[in-house]
Amino acid sequence: MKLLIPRHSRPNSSRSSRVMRSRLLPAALPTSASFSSLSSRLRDMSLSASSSPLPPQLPSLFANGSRQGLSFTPEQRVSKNLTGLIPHVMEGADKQCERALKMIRSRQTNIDRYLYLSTLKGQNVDLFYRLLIDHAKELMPLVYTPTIGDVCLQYSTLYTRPEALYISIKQRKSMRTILKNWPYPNPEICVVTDGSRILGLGDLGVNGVGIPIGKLSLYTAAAGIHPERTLPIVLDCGTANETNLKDPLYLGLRSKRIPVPEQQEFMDEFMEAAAEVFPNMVVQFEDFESEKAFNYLDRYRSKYKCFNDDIQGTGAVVLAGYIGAVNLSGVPVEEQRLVFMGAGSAGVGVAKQLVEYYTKRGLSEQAAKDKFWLVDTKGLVTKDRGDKLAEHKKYFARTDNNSHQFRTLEEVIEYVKPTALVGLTATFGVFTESVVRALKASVDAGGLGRRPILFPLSNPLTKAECTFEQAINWTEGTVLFASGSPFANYTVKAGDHAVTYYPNQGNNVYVFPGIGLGAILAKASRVTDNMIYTSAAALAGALNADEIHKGLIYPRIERVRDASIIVAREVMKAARRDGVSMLPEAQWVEWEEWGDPALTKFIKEHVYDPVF
Ligand SMILES: O=C([O-])CC(=O)C(=O)O
Ligand SMILES: [Mg+2]
Repeated sequence: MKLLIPRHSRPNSSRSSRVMRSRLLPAALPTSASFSSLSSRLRDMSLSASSSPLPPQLPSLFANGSRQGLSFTPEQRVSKNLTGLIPHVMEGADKQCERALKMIRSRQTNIDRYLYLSTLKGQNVDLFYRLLIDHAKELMPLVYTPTIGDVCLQYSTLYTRPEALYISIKQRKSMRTILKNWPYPNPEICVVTDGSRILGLGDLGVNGVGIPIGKLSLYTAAAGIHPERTLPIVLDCGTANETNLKDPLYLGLRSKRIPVPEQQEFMDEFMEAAAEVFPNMVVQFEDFESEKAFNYLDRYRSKYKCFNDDIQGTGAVVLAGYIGAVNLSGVPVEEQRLVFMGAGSAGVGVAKQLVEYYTKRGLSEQAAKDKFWLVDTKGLVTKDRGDKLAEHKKYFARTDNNSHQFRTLEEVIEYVKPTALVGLTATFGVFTESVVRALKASVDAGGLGRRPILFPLSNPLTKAECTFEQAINWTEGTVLFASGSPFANYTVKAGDHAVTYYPNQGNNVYVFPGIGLGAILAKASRVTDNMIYTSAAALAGALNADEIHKGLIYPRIERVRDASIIVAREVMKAARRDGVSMLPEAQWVEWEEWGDPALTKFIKEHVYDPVF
């Protein structure tokens, strides 16, 4: 395809865009270093010779011209030689959003809606983010959980264009070259997965790349990190997924996942190369299978700027929700007894975050730990269970079972009499009617007006341990509920009386964008435990009067951007307290003098908010 616009007048070299740009970006950053140039560069490289056919090049005309869509003024159209190349109407963001929403709503399936949005992102990134920011409740489920789970399952078929770095174990010697091939300079935040545990869907191999892409869309929509400063990466170590291996369209290495020690070596090389090529970049680990997730976090956290979203992000978001839920439950925090169904990275990560909460309130570590009963597929996790307990489960292994083995969740509930039940099992329907009713009964036994806490947190919705409707019905509406993926409000009618119940979404999207933004803006050299813990406390305090009145335990998803700013501010302060902020001392002294409003102003000045 020939370029129709002379090089000198292409909008990517123009400074005239009215798009508000992050001050983190250098003034001369090209606004449309598009994936078309990535495609062409890959085409020239022997590295790409064996990969799937590359998509046809995007005509640069539209990649460039679309940045402002239909909002170019007549004068801009003349000066950029765009006259006649776009329809003559001049429209602001609202009208363009209206058109896009109409299209999205006219599509029949969520995958189709995702594909429309994905195309829009490739063609008019500012419009895509304007939509996502202004219509978070409707559109987030399309670019994130639950739809992204289906997208990952079908990624090889849905693929139309490169949107990430795809690095296979076969290319490990070219790691630095590949990282440098990324068409945007100086990424600040990377989400990396090896596809080995995508949501609750298991090993999806390279198809798991939808998760880094989706999470980074939320870094931009929920925390205002400039889209050109985000870097999604999938490390391809093969896959255990037979369906993918047999799929002729599968885009990844067609071989079994390599042994764990080799995966670790590959990861070591990746972390070293990433820190060398992009020294300012924060790395978020996402959806690695549990053992690796814990191992990598331990291995890299004191050497690089990194955190694990499934362990620490989920831990923080559930802690925030737990604080809110306990306040509404009528059961004092000291009396709470928690059963966790699921003892993977998220289950253990969450339980550890809650232990920290209790120790900060003055409990000894042992007394705090004693409040938790973890259950996995074999039953209650105990020291004497006789199987080889995975390393990360040992911390919570119980000794109070008098040699008795509790094999089912029902037996554990009968024994523990919990006040809170948390699900991170990736198994739909594990919270059966008898389980939920038994939870309610054990809470009711403590006294009138007490409310059970029930968090079925597995993603996507097809893996949720129970639905919102079930939880309401089986607890006569008393439940304090949060799920990982979004459920709709539920209205119960009795005669001419109707009661509407509002679910909460306890998803790490409420914290990871703010943790990343805070770490970036504080120029943090590490992501410390205090930064993570603080994100939870900040989120717990971010509810407004209306949300409190409605009995919510998280801000409404429409307010996720407000919440992220608060989380980022507190994360920055925690970085400073921990001595890991590399900002000049004078800057901190000034903020300390002027207080939170000054720091909030600084954050707001640095976020991307597309206006056109
Ligand atoms: O992606 C999500 O919605 C939450 C998450 O990290 C997971 O389930 O692994
Ligand atoms: Mg995850």
